[in-house]
Amino acid sequence: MNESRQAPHRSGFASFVGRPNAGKSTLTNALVGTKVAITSDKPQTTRTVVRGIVHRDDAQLILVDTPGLHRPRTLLGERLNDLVKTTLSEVDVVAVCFPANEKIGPGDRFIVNEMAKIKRTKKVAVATKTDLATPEQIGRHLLDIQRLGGETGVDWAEIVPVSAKAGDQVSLLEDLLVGLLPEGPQLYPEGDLTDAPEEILAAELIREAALDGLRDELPHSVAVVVEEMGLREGRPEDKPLLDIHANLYVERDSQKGIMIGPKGARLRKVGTEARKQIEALLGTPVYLDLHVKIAKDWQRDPRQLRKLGF
Ligand SMILES: Nc1nc2c(ncn2[C@@H]2O[C@H](COP(=O)(O)OP(=O)(O)OP(=O)(O)O)[C@@H](O)[C@H]2O)c(=O)[nH]1
Repeated sequence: MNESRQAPHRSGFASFVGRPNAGKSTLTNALVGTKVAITSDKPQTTRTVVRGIVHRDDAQLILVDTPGLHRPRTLLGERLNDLVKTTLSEVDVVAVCFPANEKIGPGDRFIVNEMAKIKRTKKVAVATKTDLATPEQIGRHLLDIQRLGGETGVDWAEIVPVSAKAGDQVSLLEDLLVGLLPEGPQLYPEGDLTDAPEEILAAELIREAALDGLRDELPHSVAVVVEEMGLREGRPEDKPLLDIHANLYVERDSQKGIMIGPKGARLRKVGTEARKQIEALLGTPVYLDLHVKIAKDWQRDPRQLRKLGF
């Protein structure tokens, strides 16, 4: 073997799956190093496939962030599951996340069983949130993951404990994922962090701000659509302003009231927070015009779902 020969350049797609709240988005952010996927302590806030891209001299790792696989209860749930399964059969590596501070449960088993059906894709198990578990807990957790693989017929290429919050083992995970990618050229220009359209990123950030502090039932009822987005005309080049007009959809009158808050106070706060987040991501001052609208029972209505981009 020729020792001086450089390692081949690798490129490909990886996706994190796991039950709601398993830490998928936080891990995507930790790997990409900027806020491109939405995190929240409310389950199932990730609705759109947002990709983050890790650029290295020897590789390009493209992360596809999917909603959690779960047993569908509504039409939206079914569409999401279809979307997830299509995505997963097309990526090179799937990393299944199991939070180390929680026992493996039926939800995890459901996901790993689904994984077993996707033959072509390599599978990695990630024990997430290790900063919240004792070394003994982590050890047991890793054994449980191994056993679950054996029982379901999933052959883990790696089992890795990480903490995205503490930054523990994140770069090891990156190396392992890269090692599982096929040889290939750079697929995206350097500097690209995500190819999700800016409208989708903005909508996700607005949705995240809108969900902050809400009860558990509401998150499923909230959707955001950016109707218009563009640089305001007639501004000096060094003082750009990005105009964003967005609608926040809820299913019922009562939810609209909650969203808006007394005298519009809550909506103003949501708008300010979302604007700051969008400015930080896009690097441009933003004028955000945000309205709350009712789309009755949109989760069960195919026409409404299409309109809302599902
Ligand atoms: N302590 C700790 N908390 C974490 C870590 N990773 C994620 N979290 C927290 O766990 C919660 C869920 O994290 P997310 O990254 O949004 O989880 P997700 O799997 O993308 O969630 P869904 O979008 O609901 O599927 C958030 O409150 C995170 O801050 C970690 O390594 N350590």
